[in-house]
Amino acid sequence: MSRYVQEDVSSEEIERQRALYGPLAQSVRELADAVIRTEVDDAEIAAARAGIEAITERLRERQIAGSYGVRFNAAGEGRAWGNAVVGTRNPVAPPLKVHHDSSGRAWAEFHLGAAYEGPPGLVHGGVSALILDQMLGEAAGAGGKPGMTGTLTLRYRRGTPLGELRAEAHIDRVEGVKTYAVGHVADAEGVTVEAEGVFILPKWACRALEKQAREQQDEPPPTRFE
Ligand SMILES: CCCCCCCCCCCCCCCC(=O)SCCNC(=O)CCNC(=O)[C@H](O)C(C)(C)COP(=O)(O)OP(=O)(O)OC[C@H]1O[C@@H](n2cnc3c(N)ncnc32)[C@H](O)[C@@H]1OP(=O)(O)O
Repeated sequence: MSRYVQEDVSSEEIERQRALYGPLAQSVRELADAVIRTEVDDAEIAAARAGIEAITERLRERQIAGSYGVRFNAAGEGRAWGNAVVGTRNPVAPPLKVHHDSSGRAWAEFHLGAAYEGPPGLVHGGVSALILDQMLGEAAGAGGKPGMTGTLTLRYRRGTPLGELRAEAHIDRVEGVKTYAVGHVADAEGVTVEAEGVFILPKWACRALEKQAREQQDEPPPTRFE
């Protein structure tokens, strides 16, 4: 089942939901950090667990059937709120607030805490890959050449310390349905991880875009995601 959903939702309603769910997800991120770092006694842990389970049950009283998907409104605003890197409603996402420009550049400044650790004090290599996959994909999309990750290659130049980080990406070149993007993660001392990737507009999407272009001759497809 496609999880690209068209919803009749106003921009005001989207802002209301963002103000509601964004802080909820942030509270759960704080919780994850606290679970890793707490040193309270056993009874406190047991009480906390019971409280958390009760809250989970409350939230599950009414829920969607599967994942959040990507939802568009009539204005073409896209919401990838379940996304593992940028999702407003996803506590697993750091989350990154990604900035773009239409030349095919994307950049973000973000903080990775204890929940993203691999080697002691350092970011897990898979988390760096996760972030760079998204950033390179965002650059491709920002340049009007979105695609699914075909191949992603990483070079870990040195350990990435947990803390304040920056990621950047841009389109290197475009060959038909294939967009090649490059990027990196850096700390205050410089680049820690480099990435290159090819993002491919899948056949099914080519067909969907052609159909859309035929139906709405002048209107470009929606490409703005938050
Ligand atoms: C204003 C602001 C705007 C912002 C805007 C934001 C936009 C929003 C950002 C979202 C950012 C998300 C960033 C995360 C993105 C994921 O995480 S995607 C998830 C991970 N990737 C996947 O699951 C992909 C799984 N694979 C597939 O679906 C399919 O194999 C693919 C990759 C779509 C290709 O399938 P296909 O369409 O049938 O392509 P096919 O005809 O076989 O091949 C086309 C060409 O690609 C080449 N190719 C095929 N597969 C590969 C491969 N794996 N590697 C390299 N080349 C390949 C072929 O050789 C062929 O080349 P040519 O012969 O044309 O030279």
